[in-house]
Amino acid sequence: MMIPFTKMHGCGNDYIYINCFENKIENPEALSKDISNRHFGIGGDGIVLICPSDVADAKMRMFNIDGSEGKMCGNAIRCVAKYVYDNDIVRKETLHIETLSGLKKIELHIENGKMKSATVDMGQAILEPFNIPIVVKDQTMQVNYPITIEDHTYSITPVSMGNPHGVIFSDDIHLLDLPTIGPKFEHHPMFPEGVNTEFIQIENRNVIQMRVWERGSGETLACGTGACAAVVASVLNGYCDKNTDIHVKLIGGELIIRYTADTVYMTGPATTVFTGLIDWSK
Ligand SMILES: N[C@@H](CCC[C@H](N)C(=O)O)C(=O)O
Repeated sequence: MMIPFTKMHGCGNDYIYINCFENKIENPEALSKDISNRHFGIGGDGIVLICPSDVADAKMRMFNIDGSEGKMCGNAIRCVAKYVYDNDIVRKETLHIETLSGLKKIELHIENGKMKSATVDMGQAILEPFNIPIVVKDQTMQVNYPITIEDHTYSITPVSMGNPHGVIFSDDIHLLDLPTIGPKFEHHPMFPEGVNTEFIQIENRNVIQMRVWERGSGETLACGTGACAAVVASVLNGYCDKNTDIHVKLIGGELIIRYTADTVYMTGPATTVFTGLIDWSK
């Protein structure tokens, strides 16, 4: 089966996008495992299906490299908005996109007829343990909960942005051995559905640095939901302020996050890299 695809990225968090307004994908889990491979496939952090929706302008489904489906992806949703706008599927500057964690509203920033960046209303941060989910005795919000990984006890702040995150503050995130510690957080029994783990270094009240180990995909160059979770955790820890633009410097670029009383806003770029056709069947 020949599948047309578009390779896109948001701050280096790259996915293979498939237009499901025109193509039907029967086995996205297996497709993601095969074509995300950087040596034997197209290469990417996973795949994203752009589908028709009964309740919104489009529906997004995203699959990690290991084939697991993510409920939300901040970098992918900006790319989905760019795809439908630039390809004249939905030529609107305010879009609604359906995800497994609900409808998201997106304001597109257009230059010369193409979307360059977007602001997404990511919805409220979820802090109740049962809804993240995390396994802890006390069902109230947890800030700096102790978690032991390889004889070292870290303080983790769990936050859901529609998918589970754990945020850890560190003096130097560039010294951390993520390929070793990342999987230990991801599969820790505290997180029954796994976790995306963000490692944060505070530069000042408006700028933070971040590395991420993503559930299902490993270390990626950026994570949109992770940047939102990181800012929420930074506010809860007293490092940053609500209602302020916080610049999150990721390995692959920068996102601007604003945590308000009602929601979390994420602003960032979306880039098309190339298009192609892949012959795949399973
Ligand atoms: N890269 C993403 C998040 C992708 C999903 C995540 N790995 C999960 O399984 O929850 C982002 O930009 O938010």
